[in-house]
Amino acid sequence: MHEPRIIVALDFPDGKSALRLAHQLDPQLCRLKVGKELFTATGPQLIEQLMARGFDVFLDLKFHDIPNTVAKACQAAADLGVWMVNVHALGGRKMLQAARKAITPGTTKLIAVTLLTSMDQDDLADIGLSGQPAQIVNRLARLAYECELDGVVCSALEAAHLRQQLGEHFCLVTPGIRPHDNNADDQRRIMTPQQAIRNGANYLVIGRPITQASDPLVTLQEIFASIS
Ligand SMILES: O=C(O)c1cc(=O)[nH]c(=O)n1[C@@H]1O[C@H](COP(=O)(O)O)[C@@H](O)[C@H]1O
Repeated sequence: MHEPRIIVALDFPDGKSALRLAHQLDPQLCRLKVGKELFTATGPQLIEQLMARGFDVFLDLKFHDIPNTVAKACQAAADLGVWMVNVHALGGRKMLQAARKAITPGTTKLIAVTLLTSMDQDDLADIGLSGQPAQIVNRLARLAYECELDGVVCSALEAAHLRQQLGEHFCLVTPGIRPHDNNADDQRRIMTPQQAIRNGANYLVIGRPITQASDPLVTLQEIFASIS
């Protein structure tokens, strides 16, 4: 059995809905992501329940604050025993270094979000960033690499270049995954699961295409088979 490379985003308003979906899924086929909505509603208790069912949990709270605050938050996340946690690379070098110091390498994976996959060129102009999305992603990924983080979140569109630049051990986590014929929703920089893997992604974050499917397990199995 291959290592599960699909991370299902449990973007639900309450623990009951999240557990209902988790009960339909298989820890041999996927890991689970708990984000801001669900964590705010349920707290750490749900994470313990998911881990007790055998799932690795990615706690996606995208910490972005002053270095001391982010370091303490990272430490608290690692204390929960989660598999992965993330911060925003836009928090800068000192914040990333503080986060790195707070989590022992080889325990909880620490990754940095580069540029959200919901953003495109027009959004960059709005926030005063010049250049193409790929350039911003490259710069922020390089910064995360220099600060010795375990990897980054990026879109699969940027993954091939990052893999080439930053080597095989740097972890690339790609949301914005849409199988053919799926609605892009609010995502802008998207790719199919197969393209993402071909481009060198280690893990694919997939939410609505699985959670809103008529049979989430069958959809998960199909995507798993298509990338194995
Ligand atoms: O850090 C993330 O997981 C993340 C970063 C990013 O740039 N884009 C992004 O979509 N995500 C998360 O990935 C998930 C994507 O969900 P779907 O668009 O439903 O597949 C959501 O839970 C987002 O919060």
